Amino acid sequence: MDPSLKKAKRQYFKSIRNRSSDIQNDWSPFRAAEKRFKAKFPPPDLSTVLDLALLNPDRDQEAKAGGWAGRPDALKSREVSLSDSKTKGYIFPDIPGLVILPSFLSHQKQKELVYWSLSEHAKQPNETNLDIHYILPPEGVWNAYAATKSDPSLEIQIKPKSVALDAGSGYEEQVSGPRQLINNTPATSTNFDTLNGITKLPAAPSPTAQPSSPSILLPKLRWANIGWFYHWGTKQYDFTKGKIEVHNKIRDVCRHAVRAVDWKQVFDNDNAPQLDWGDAGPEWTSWNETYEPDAGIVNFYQTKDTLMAHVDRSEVCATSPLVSISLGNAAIFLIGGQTRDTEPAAILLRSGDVVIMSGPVCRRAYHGVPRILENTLPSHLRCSDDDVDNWSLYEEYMKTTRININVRQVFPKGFVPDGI
Ligand SMILES: O=C(O)CCC(=O)C(=O)O
Ligand SMILES: [Fe+2]
Repeated sequence: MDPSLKKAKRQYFKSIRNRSSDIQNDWSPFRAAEKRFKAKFPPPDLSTVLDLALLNPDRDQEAKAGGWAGRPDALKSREVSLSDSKTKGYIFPDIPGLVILPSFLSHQKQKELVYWSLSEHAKQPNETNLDIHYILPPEGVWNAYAATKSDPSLEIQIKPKSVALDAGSGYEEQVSGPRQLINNTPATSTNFDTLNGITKLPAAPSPTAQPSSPSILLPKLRWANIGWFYHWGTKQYDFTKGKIEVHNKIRDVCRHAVRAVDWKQVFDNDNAPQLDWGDAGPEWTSWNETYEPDAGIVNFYQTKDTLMAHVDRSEVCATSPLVSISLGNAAIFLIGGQTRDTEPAAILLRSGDVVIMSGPVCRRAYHGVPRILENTLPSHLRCSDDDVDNWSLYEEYMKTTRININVRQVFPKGFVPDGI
């Protein structure tokens, strides 16, 4: 038996022996769902997980990978046609503003975006989680790793940034202990100046980080910033660092997805609930012209990684579509309501799927990723003789990875914050 499964089994039996019967009752419905899907043992039951790939015979092979499959009808959904594409869209009467475009990206496009994420994007001037702790080479951790692979004599040691962390060292205070579930203040057009005025110190480098080779650091790559810089400590954007344009490749995919959707079918159909769009009114009517992404993140998940329940509420545009692209291994995506007390819906996201979170309800709903599904890398991301040089290196990395490109609009199109 796989040693990690053995360990998971041991931990499971130990935990049920020690569990007092009321611990579970303290978990919010969202937390309980996270726990259920995260467990390696017993493996989670996916019969309540929506799996739209099962509706497309072209995806048969993908849906069999790793033995993981959900159900095509686990969640009430409605098919909508897309304007300029052969693919379909799905909307959900219980989560107005959520749109899923299964296999929206061609196999070729998926490969291109994997290549872009690793080789072109995860390097300066875009910040990555590794930059907090290490002095990374300008080519970024992926290209340094690839160079070593082709010629071991090029192996470099990446030095830590370790500094003496005295009081007043100009870094954020380090908080030890479990991560707190602290909610940040939602950004609005009226509190924007106040939030923008808060001092945002850089995160403190780890004092224990050691000189490391690229192959040691690569599996620790967790995110690379897109566009406006995000400050994790305050969970607000730091506009003082300037703006990096969202790469055309990404902007085009996102705009294409937003324009392919007939928003009237999403927000103005017979079954759509009346939503509170605030003073701005139903902004969806002009998204074809006003949607313009300016921030985001590329998330790199190894199969053991999870993303806790959260709301993306740092953007001034509170209803504008958030476009989320899945690549590589499949994942369970949970989406609930305005608090963790709403039972979340579970959706299986596979490589090439695009999720759009939009409107006043869905855009600020709790969501998270409790599980990456092992052995679900589709065959079209495995080696083939065409295109990218040394794809086998990408394939090897992607066997245990899911990439998510999560793209947002912070400001209305054309708006430039004061003093930037
Ligand atoms: O990985 C995903 O599908 C979601 C990522 C996400 O929610 C985020 O980056 O805020
Ligand atoms: Fe998110």
